[in-house]
Amino acid sequence: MSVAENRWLLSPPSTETIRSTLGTSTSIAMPSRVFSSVSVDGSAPTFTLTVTDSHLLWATNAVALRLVYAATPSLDNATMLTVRHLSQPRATHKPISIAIAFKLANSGDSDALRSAIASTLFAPEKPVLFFVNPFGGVRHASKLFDSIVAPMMRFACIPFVSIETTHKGHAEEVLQSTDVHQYSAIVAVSGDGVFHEVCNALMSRRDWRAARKIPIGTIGAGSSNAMNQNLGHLFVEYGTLSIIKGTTKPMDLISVTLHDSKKVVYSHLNMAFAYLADLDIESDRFRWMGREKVTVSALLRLFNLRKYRANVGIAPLDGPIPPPSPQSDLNDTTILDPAQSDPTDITQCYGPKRHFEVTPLNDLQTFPIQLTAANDPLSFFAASNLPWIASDFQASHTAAIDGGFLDVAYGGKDIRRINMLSSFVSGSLPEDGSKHGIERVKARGFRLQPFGWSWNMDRWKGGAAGEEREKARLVKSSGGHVAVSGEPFGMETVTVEVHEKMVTVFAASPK
Ligand SMILES: Nc1ncnc2c1ncn2[C@@H]1O[C@H](COP(=O)(O)OP(=O)(O)OP(=O)(O)O)[C@@H](O)[C@H]1O
Repeated sequence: MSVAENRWLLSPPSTETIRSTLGTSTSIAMPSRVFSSVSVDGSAPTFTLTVTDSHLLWATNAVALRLVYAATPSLDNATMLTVRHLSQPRATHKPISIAIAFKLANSGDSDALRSAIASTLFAPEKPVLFFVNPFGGVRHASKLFDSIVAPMMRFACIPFVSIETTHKGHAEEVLQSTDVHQYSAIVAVSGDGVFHEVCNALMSRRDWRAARKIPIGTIGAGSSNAMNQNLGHLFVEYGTLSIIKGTTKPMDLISVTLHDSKKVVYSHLNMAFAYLADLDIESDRFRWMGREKVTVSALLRLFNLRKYRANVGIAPLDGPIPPPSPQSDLNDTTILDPAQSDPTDITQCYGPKRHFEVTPLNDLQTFPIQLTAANDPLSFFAASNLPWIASDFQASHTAAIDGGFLDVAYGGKDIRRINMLSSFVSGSLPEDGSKHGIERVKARGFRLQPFGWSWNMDRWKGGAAGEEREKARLVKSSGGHVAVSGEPFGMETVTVEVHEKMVTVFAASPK
């Protein structure tokens, strides 16, 4: 398509027309003659408008606007075309969404323009499935879905269905018991909890090789919304826009083998123990505060820091490379895992091969970094698969969405609470943790065997024979928390491993 500048005659539609296009809840007053010129670059499906109206300039604070999605056929006559755009994504600015109608010089241009826009969009025949969690965050997910997500999806002519979750685990139950291949994508409108359920459900299916190919996404409607920060979707509009444009990235997942429960859990964000797990799980009682719940919990727990006893073995990234997976057929989507009868598999669960779950903890070849309960206690232990563990807190500066490793940070008696406090205020744990008493290592996986916690830093004095006595002396409570992407799990031995590029996720930038 080649179209010369100023070819389009601009004629803003009536407010009534826009309302009927976008739904009754939308109220937009279009200033008359807001654009002096429109140019369309025929080779790239990007439409640049030059704005002259000072009112709109003020509103968008931008001179060049991009028409980023959707075109509807004219409501009034064959030569009208209505498009809708969002202002350029900027991290801290809520996007402004406006519908603009063009009156075209000739009716053929309408189809050309519409098909050029359509080529930039995700155009699935199968519907997108949304899980909307009305319980997450400050309980506004349903409102956000009805007022922003659903109208944008309708405008872009993308079919969708939605399920409002009624209880914890609801999304997981649905995805484990239905034919997930009837959907083009699966998106959680929630915090990280329902997105975790989506990841876990797809990877735990017998047909996980095929299920993992379905694009997944999340639109932030929880309290921490870490995933939305990691994906560049600080606003609901941007999350929806990534679905409409179909911009995706491969993402690593972690598997967490729970040795006593003989279960495997797949997740996206992190595995935390001690301080970070305590504050994450305990913050749930402050859910009504929204995102402030984490800050308040972080402060309370910092002043009552527990000292955990645990044995830990870490498999560093530069350590021995795990043997090639017998499941080298990872991409053969027709394969179903055999019925669960492999006697070497302690969990008998479906999903990708876990290399580290059967390796003894004292195998120094695989786990050369050893932290033992008999030495210093642990106050802090967090393995991040992604940089942001809340939308306003960055736990890792090296973790990446498809980095292929976990950034493991840990510390014990040297933890400096005042520096930790300043990190929480500034929203970032520094890469160099020396001032905080934290060590960092890039790892393929690790094993953690927790015993419990006490308030003091006493050293382990007994030898092997006195182990039980020492435990009784030093472990005041065998309670505590292990948290996987914010979800609580019992205090049992866990083996955690990263699985590279396991899923495809909607993200603001496909890079
Ligand atoms: N209808 C429901 N009633 C109660 N709990 C639910 C319901 N639907 C989902 N859940 C559970 O609620 C928990 C919290 O949900 P979610 O993660 O969406 O919100 P959040 O905890 O506020 O956000 P974040 O994880 O970002 O802090 C999840 O474990 C999810 O499984």
